[in-house]
Amino acid sequence: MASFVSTDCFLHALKPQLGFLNHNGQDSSCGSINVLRLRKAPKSPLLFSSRALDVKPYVQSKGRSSFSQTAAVKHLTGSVTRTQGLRFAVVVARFNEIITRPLLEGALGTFKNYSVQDEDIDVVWVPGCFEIGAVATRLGKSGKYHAIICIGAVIRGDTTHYDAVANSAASGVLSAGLNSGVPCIFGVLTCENMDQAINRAGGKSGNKGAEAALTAIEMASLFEHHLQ
Ligand SMILES: Nc1c(NC[C@H](O)[C@H](O)[C@H](O)CO)[nH]c(=O)[nH]c1=O
Ligand SMILES: CC(=O)[C@@H](O)COP(=O)(O)O
Repeated sequence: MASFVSTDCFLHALKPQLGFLNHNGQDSSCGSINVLRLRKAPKSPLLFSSRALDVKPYVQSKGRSSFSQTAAVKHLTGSVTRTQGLRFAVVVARFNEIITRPLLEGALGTFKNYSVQDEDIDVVWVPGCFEIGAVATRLGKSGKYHAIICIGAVIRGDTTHYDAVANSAASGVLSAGLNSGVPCIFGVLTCENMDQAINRAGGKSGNKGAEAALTAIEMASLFEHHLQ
């Protein structure tokens, strides 16, 4: 799980050395400054350079009243730990179920690990990947979900059918997200053979369903907490 640390406490320590200006030219060092969050805790507060904080210190040179200033840059990121109240749908294709079921289980396992409640998850089965886009669009437009995960497995056969289904699945999921305004996550495997699919459905290449669920949580949080 990603760890987050607030820069608040370190800013107090740095205040005497560095002057921070907000876009109005006022000192914003610890009061109104945007609190930036870092993925990993630094080993020492000294590792916080003004660059890491995206806030440039102003320089006041002797005998001159001019100084340069740069407005703070705001970084918006979805949080994978703020999952309370977020609702998700999973659209899963029955075709190649031997692959799609473990992908689904991976997704549900991630939801559990990140404290998404069972009652906030609906799973909708469709015949194949070609059908995913239409259903994801309907679910997105329902207004009931913060993000939708689309799960399927397209495995190459002898004909060009693979390309049609794989491309349709990708554009269907993309369109669903764009047309509904709800993040629709592409958890569809597109594989040359069954071995590749097995490796990505809980085998040696991980579980792409689990990864898709984490993406869904981050996107749901980004939309809900920052992009209203
Ligand atoms: N070949 C695969 C399919 N084919 C079925 C289509 O998705 C679709 O259900 C059918 O053409 C009716 O519209 N589906 C997969 O999910 N994966 C495949 O490898
Ligand atoms: C998606 C596919 O390519 C597959 O199921 C169809 O196989 P084929 O191309 O041999 O008909």
